[in-house]
Amino acid sequence: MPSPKAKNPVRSGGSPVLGSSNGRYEFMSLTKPLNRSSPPHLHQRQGSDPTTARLRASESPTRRRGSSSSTGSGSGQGLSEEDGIRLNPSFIRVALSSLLAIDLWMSKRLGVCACEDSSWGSVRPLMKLIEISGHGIPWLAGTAYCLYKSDSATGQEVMLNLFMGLLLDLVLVGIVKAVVRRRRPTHNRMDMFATFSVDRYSFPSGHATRAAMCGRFLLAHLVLAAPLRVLVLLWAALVGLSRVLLGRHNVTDVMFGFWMGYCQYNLVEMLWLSPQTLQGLLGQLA
Ligand SMILES: CC(C)=CCC/C(C)=C/COP(=O)(O)O
Repeated sequence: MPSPKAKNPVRSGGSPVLGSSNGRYEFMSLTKPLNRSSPPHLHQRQGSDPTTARLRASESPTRRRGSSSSTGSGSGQGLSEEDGIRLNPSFIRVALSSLLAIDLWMSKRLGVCACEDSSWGSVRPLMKLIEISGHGIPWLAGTAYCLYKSDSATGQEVMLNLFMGLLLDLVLVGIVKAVVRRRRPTHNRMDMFATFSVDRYSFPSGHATRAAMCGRFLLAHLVLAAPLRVLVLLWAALVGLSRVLLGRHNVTDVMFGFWMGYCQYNLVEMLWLSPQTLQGLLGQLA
């Protein structure tokens, strides 16, 4: 039965959905109605309310400082504007290093499958299986195979864009890893298969970016029943969790990876290649 989403216009002009009655996957076109409406009270900017604005102003540190000096603290105990400017960066630095310390401590505690002797060492093979399910090679190979096998224009369009998205993900993650150069946790055993040289760095987790991007892609372009949609989300979450349990990453690497992968999907949508664009590009090459 065709999905209700199939009634939406298709960006490329191709058929939006493949029949599923014969047990095949259905694809959805990229163009779909945006349902971003939210209750009007959420649209109201915080502080636009005059009472809140007044309250904020009365609570501002500058104002408080001003009032304390006006009460005659000529002894130099009151903080000047310059003190405020000097205090803020150090406060941010302290907050960041505390966060980092919590991150390292939590990641070490959670790395319970880092090796066979670890407390959950027996679960390590399962975690490594989940790791492979989010690795770039199976995803690239699987997508290329589906692209080759697909006999509909829409299927090819979707698979081609997924393939481009996967390449884009490898490039962007490689760039961020090379710039940030955060070392992997010390308890990690570097026994991953097929890695690039930048993969000795851990920020962000490439598995997490891929899981988030591919998860969003599958949910948007495959017409899946509710249990399968839940399974996609569960898989993405498990890929992220397995990175920390295996000791490959710190928690923040995975959290940032999820966010980055989520945003990368937006980029894939923006750069969406239609068959017409592709034909034009191929025509220019020929
Ligand atoms: C060789 C290819 C095509 C991809 C490498 C995939 C890989 C090993 C990424 C590293 O992921 P983490 O940053 O999550 O450890």
